[in-house]
Amino acid sequence: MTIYFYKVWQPYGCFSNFSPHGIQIQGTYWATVEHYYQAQKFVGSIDAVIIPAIHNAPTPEEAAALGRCSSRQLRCDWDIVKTQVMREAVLKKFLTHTEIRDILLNTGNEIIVEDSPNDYFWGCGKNKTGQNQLGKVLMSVREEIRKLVSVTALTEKYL
Ligand SMILES: Nc1nc(O)c(N)c(N[C@@H]2O[C@H](COP(=O)(O)O)[C@@H](O)[C@H]2O)n1
Repeated sequence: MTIYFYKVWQPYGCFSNFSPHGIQIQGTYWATVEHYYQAQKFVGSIDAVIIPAIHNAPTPEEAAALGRCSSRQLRCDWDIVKTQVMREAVLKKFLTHTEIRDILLNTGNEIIVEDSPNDYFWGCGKNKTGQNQLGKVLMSVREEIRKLVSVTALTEKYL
């Protein structure tokens, strides 16, 4: 059965990038994946001065609002790198927080879908025809962690 998630307070809310699970990447701590993702939009751009404000935003909603401001200039390679940026952050989140890692692994091989009514790239959009890239990232992270877990188990058994 397909697993749908969207808001943090709904079922599987820990799959949302807005969930309160911090990550450390290259020595910097980010309060949520959303903070990190929104800040990466401006790395190397003339509007990089906004990055500290995104980093320090009190909530992921405020971080997203800063990152979505259409008058600011995104880094020129954003469309090329954004999925990899997201994957790195989501992988770090589920490697860091064991309690939600288990929730992800316990989804088995079910399809995971971000049920966002207005995002046709990261989510499935209102009519479910969107690309669901965040769901795809989560499923790929689930696979990668499974492989890491089995390698670790083998290493502990034989080395
Ligand atoms: N508005 C909103 N509320 C939530 O609770 C969400 N989970 C999302 N979706 C996330 O928004 C991010 C994409 O932002 P951009 O459109 O690229 O600025 C991404 O993290 C989605 O998962 N949106």
